[in-house]
Amino acid sequence: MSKPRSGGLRSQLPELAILITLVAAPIVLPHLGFSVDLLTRVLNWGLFGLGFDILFGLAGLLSFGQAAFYGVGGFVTAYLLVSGALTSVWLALVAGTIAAGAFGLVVGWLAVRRIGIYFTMITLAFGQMAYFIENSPLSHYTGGENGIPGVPVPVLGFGAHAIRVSAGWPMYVLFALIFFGAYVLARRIVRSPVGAILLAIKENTARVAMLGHNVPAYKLTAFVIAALYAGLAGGLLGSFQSYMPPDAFSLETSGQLVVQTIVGGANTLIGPLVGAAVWLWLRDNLQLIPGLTTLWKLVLGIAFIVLVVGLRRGICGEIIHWWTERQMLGARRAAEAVTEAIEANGTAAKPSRTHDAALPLPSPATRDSAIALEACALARHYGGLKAVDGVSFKVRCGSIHAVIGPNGAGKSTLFKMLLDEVSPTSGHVLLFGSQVTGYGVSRAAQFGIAKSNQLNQLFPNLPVRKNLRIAALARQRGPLRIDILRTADSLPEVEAQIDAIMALLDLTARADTPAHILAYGEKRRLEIGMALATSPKVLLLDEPLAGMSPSERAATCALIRDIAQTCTILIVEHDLDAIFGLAERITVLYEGRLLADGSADEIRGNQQVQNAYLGGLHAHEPA
Ligand SMILES: Nc1ncnc2c1ncn2[C@@H]1O[C@H](COP(=O)(O)OP(=O)(O)OP(=O)(O)O)[C@@H](O)[C@H]1O
Repeated sequence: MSKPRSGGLRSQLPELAILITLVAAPIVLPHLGFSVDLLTRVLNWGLFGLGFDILFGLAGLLSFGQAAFYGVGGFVTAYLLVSGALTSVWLALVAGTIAAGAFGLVVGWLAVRRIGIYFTMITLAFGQMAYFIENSPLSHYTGGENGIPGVPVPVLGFGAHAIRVSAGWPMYVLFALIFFGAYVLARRIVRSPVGAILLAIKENTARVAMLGHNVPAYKLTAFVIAALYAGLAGGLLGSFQSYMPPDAFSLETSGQLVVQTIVGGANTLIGPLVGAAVWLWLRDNLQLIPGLTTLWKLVLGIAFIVLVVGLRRGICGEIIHWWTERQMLGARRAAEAVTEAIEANGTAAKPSRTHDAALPLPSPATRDSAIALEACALARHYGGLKAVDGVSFKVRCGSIHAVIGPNGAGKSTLFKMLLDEVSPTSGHVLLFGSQVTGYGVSRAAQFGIAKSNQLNQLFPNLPVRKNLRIAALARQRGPLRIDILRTADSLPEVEAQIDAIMALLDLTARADTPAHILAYGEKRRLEIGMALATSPKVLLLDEPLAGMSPSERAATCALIRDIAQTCTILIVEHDLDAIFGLAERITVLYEGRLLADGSADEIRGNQQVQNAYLGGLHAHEPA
């Protein structure tokens, strides 16, 4: 059994670097024009940005409405304290943070159902609505345009020993401690299975769903995490300034957060803090330059355009990229050389597995008469085009069953319906007698149907091991688990399964190679491996041999036979020689309809099939 791979002092280096920076900043940065007030403000933006970076940098969800949560946290905290409902600043901060998280849950629930620009537009609209509500219907509580003055500072200790955290360095120390704790938590989230899945969602959302993860729920988790961070930062802002300003809710606040994160470097966690330091320092110091008067905003804008154009990954992003490139350059060149050699020599896949090396599947398929999968009158119409038209067939448990037909016969559409990737116009699918249709693709994967796609659907920037881990985590943890405090590679069963699948696919030596560097045949094997890593009961293979050399085809056929020892296989393939060698039963589609269904011998001898599809290709062979 493989050991957990994370841990050790090396993995804690970022935390150590942050700690040193927070201690050194008050010593070094005042010489560069950073006042204590400015440093504390930067930490507040950095805290706000930690959550946003999980949402935007990690999960790829661009929100322009984060000010709504910053404002909710700030105003709830300030109101509870100023109205006398709570006397403890700490309790008020907790209440403000929870209120922001709850609001995030509501907004996120609506927003995560949309993708791309539509997601961003929804967050923008909610941000503007929150600004209006704060200024108008709720102005009695929020002070409207005046904000809430007189917000008390936090107190440490009780009774006679209580110490007020006054403005200046004590407030800096408090903010630095809170920022550090929040950073440690954010790093744990990034390194957890949840973080790994969020990153995969940014890489290839459709594949994450196809592997069995509940994508909207994970996006919502990221949204709520970002709202909680925003709420805490908003709450602290009022205490720090003794005043909760109305512009906490403004669009400018949301926009500033986005700009700071991009300038500092998205998906680095520390980027928003660095971006805020640059932004606020420039803003404060440009205004002091004699003669610049109101032009300072123009100069600030130009400075940021130069930064964004010059440093595409942001300040921290470029530094981290340069460092990792330097570290990985040798390994990457070696990996590329292997790929070139494979492409040039046509080195075949040589699956190293033997029949006695058991696949890590939960319940080996039994060769009995039970029906594993049944398509019941499946139809899919696109306008007037009947891509699939009332197709029914049964796949026996433990068999290799093929679906063949000429181009455009409806095979891929049929496969997509079996997995509920595409909803049928009519008909349904049964898996071991239970209906699969209507639950969506991720539930179908959780029921036990996996698909290797005709066109590779990998996570191109993730190494082979991490690609397989995203798949294996789906079966191990179910559609959703918020296990943010464990590391993604700390599940021994998952790691053992990944090792076994890499050995099976002859990819062990490529474990740390990013998927986009692999040779074509290796990518195809990884595509199959991802489906296999979900431990399916029924494995759908959509043209697994497409584009392979003859030796790779032979090796992949042997691999498919091996896999069939432990799960039912349904395969679509144009290589008929391979299909007649592999499949026990064959279903033939023609123009969306079922033309024939029978044993390989029956199909080979079927005159209708020969006329319509095979064109006499096998006519010379005995039936
Ligand atoms: N999303 C879609 N919108 C409109 N038409 C579609 C869509 N998807 C498939 N079709 C059409 O449905 C028919 C069946 O397509 P499908 O891809 O299922 O065939 P196939 O048998 O898999 O073909 P091939 O062997 O070339 O992959 C084709 O005419 C195709 O153009």
